[in-house]
Amino acid sequence: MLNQEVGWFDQKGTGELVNRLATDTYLVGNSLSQNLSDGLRSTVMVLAGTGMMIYTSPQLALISTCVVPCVAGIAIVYGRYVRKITRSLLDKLADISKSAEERLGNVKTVKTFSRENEECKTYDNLLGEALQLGYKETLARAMFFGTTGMSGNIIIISVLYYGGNLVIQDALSIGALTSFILYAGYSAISLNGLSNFYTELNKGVGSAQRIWEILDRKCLIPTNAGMIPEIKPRGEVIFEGVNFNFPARPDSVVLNDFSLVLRHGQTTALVGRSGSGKSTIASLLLRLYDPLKGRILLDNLDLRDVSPVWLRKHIGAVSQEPVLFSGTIRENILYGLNPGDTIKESDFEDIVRKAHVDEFAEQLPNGLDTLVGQRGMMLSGGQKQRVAIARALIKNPTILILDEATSALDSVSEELVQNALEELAKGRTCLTIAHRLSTIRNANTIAVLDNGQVAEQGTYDELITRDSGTFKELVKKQAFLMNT
Ligand SMILES: Nc1ncnc2c1ncn2[C@@H]1O[C@H](COP(=O)(O)OP(=O)(O)OP(=O)(O)O)[C@@H](O)[C@H]1O
Repeated sequence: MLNQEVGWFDQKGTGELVNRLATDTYLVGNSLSQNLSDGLRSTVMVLAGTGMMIYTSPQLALISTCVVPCVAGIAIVYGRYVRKITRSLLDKLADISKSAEERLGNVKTVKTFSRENEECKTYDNLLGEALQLGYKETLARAMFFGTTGMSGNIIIISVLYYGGNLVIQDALSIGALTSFILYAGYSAISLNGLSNFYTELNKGVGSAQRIWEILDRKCLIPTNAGMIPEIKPRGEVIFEGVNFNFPARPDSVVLNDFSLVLRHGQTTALVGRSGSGKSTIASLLLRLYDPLKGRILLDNLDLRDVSPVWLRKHIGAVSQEPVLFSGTIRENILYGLNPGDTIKESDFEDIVRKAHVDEFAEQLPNGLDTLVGQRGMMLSGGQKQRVAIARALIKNPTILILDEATSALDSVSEELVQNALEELAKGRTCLTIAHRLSTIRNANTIAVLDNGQVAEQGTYDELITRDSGTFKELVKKQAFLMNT
């Protein structure tokens, strides 16, 4: 199956991070916009109040501010904790939404395995974990606000005590003491506002750290880099000593010194046991990944040097399990057009006919304008494949990748679509991946993949007559399985 993961999306956790981006951005924006003005006002009030307190009675002001270092220390610890807990809470929320999305999106599978209750429990547990984190944050907030509030009260009591003594000793007038208490009161209220701001600011910082994490990630294959040749490629592809393993599984070698030539205008079929790396080769040709060693050349240009956008513009691909988007059949087919390109209605209808989409679309209430549902779930597997074939052909690609493109069709439809594909593959470089070996009988060359290399290569007739050849074995096994 063609791999849908690209570049840094392959790295564990990136999907979840992207999931979180919207929430994080909202939190940061919210925290800043709503609290910045409050924070500024409170800061000015605290500074002004403190200034007036010092002016009225430096001695009392000194007593009032002696708790400040202690409160500042608590604020630092609290700030760090809030940032940490905000990150954990956001992680948990992302897990919850990912889990719900996956389970609800595949509700048929959940029902088939009678897992409704377990899934509800799992979701409940996740919600419980998020709630616990929320409690922790609330507890920390209560302790912080309690401490700052109590400090304010200690200050007022100390001021009343020392201020009263100063009044008795005639060192301070009653008017000055009253003013001092009023200034101290205003400062305390503003300090409370400042604590609120500090809390929200730290939550925002916790979220912002996530955003930077995403923004700092480097895309391994930048979309906008590389040269854009002015002419259309001819379509001669050479895999030259390619070594490859997926970033998520560095120890599992998929391709080892793999070499293969896809001749211009010819169909090359790739066969091999499941998991031997056929789809990986298609992914490398689409430059969804770069080889670890060796090169892939298109008309003698290293794929690493050309723009991935330009490259993919000239490749049409149909995967084993094609993904459609919610929208109509027509919209899904038109999705294959290169950005900015248009197509005449007659040409569009021609492609629809050639991919045999019209056969089933005519039976649907709105024909080609019928909605396909989320991920195309309102179409059968075979119907989706036909839409995907039309989507791949609409861009008139130089290179065509057919990864089990007809595997979901019944044998009658398969033959029809297969014939149409063979017709459409003429003049293009075609890489076809097949399990059903009968479908590649007419390929110009067949490459048998084994241990990450091409073990055998030749036409169907050459390979089938080769004694003790891998291909002959595969055909024998398949024929046996089909007859039993
Ligand atoms: N994204 C991925 N990350 C890690 N390993 C992967 C990834 N995709 C595929 N693999 C592994 O790479 C190997 C080759 O997979 P690939 O899909 O190319 O096989 P295939 O020959 O096309 O199989 P099939 O005929 O069953 O579709 C397999 O062992 C598979 O488990």
